[in-house]
Amino acid sequence: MSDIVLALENAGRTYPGRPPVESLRGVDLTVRAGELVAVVGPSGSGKTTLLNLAAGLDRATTGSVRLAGQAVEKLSDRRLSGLRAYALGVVFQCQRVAIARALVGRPALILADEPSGNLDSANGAQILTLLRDLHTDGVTLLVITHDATVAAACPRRVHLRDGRIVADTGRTE
Ligand SMILES: Nc1ncnc2c1ncn2[C@@H]1O[C@H](COP(=O)(O)OP(=O)(O)OP(=O)(O)O)[C@@H](O)[C@H]1O
Repeated sequence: MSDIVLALENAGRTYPGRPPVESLRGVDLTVRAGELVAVVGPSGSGKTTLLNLAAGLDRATTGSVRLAGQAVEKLSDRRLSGLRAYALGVVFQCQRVAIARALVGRPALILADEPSGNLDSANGAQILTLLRDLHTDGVTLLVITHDATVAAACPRRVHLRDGRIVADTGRTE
């Protein structure tokens, strides 16, 4: 469907080593336009790996990742960079200014890694308000968070454990 912004199908990422590390295994995740999705899970559960695949910063070793209708695995590095430039806003901290920058050009999807990390509670609350305002405005957001308050404020929460999705609450059908 055309309103699907991000779709991971059986996506996996194994890092070589002895033994290899399966940091993501068989993940199915669809994000539709206008959703605000929190990705939660313990340290090492694969949250950053998922974000890196969704951002096209890393490539899946199994399965498929579609971003804004394009299958990432079929794109050259150059074309993938082009897709990232117009379809994505990525926030690796969170300050309000970083989020504001990510919104420039109205990308199809904003990815945020710990947007309230290292902020005191007043500034964390501001970020939360900003995320919810963006959601109200129809911006599509996927947010990695350790912060239970941020997660609770998101209409949908994807729980990762050992590289797998173990719960997905509030999903849009
Ligand atoms: N480049 C890499 N090489 C080898 N193993 C890696 C690499 N990146 C991540 N891993 C491993 O993959 C697993 C998932 O890591 P990931 O960073 O995605 O988890 P996370 O949920 O984001 O953790 P945290 O909350 O601590 O940031 C971990 O076991 C981690 O050690």
